[in-house]
Amino acid sequence: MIKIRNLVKDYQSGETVVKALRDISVDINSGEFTAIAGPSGSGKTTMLNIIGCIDSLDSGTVTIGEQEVSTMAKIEKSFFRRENLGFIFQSYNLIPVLTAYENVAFPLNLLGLLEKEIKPRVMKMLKEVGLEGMEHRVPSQLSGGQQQRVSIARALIKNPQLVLADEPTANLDSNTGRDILDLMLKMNKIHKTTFIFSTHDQMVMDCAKRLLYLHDGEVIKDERRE
Ligand SMILES: Nc1ncnc2c1ncn2[C@@H]1O[C@H](COP(=O)(O)OP(=O)(O)OP(=O)(O)O)[C@@H](O)[C@H]1O
Repeated sequence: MIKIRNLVKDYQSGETVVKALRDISVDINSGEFTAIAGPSGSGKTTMLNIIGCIDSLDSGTVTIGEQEVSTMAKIEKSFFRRENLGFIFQSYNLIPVLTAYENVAFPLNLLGLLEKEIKPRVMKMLKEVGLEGMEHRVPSQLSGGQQQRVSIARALIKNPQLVLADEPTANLDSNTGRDILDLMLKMNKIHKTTFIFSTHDQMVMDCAKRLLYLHDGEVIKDERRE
């Protein structure tokens, strides 16, 4: 489903060139639950941002489904993101003045759906992520784990082909991190959504069905487990 070929990304930092990704080629199948691990600076965020059509690449190709995203113009990428991708962030990135319900409904509002179509979908999704009864709370009235649940619901509400998560458990204590990971696994199973997430956390790596280990911009290990 995701085909990455000879992906190269350099950053110019003053006089020096940082080789963030060096010739990465990898396929990720539909429905896979994949962790990208590796030391700080190994290229995890860069790889996620390129797959997520947020950053551009220097050479190589990235194809998601039938579409080669690496050659898309900025505006096409933003349409592609809106229609096909969901994002989960380390710091949740919820809109602070909107309630849990409104945060989850937001992507559907952007797609132009009517409130009568939106409401049952959002209420069902909030129930799936364990937030029934909390729909009227704003983010500051929710714990970190509950806020991450809202952001998982928001990422999945459009039924995206692919969800990308940059260090989704990094701001959570280990028990809450485990709950969030279990929720992502459950959503992966129920909705058959492909997940790709970066992590430093050994527990998260252990739960992944596939582990891509990056070092200095290269994939040095690729393990599949069932
Ligand atoms: N905008 C930028 N300008 C210059 N160098 C950058 C930029 N973004 C990332 N880099 C460099 O590219 C390399 C890969 O960075 P990246 O953020 O992808 O690593 P990471 O594995 O996600 O790290 P961390 O685990 O610390 O978040 C690092 O050497 C980093 O310093």
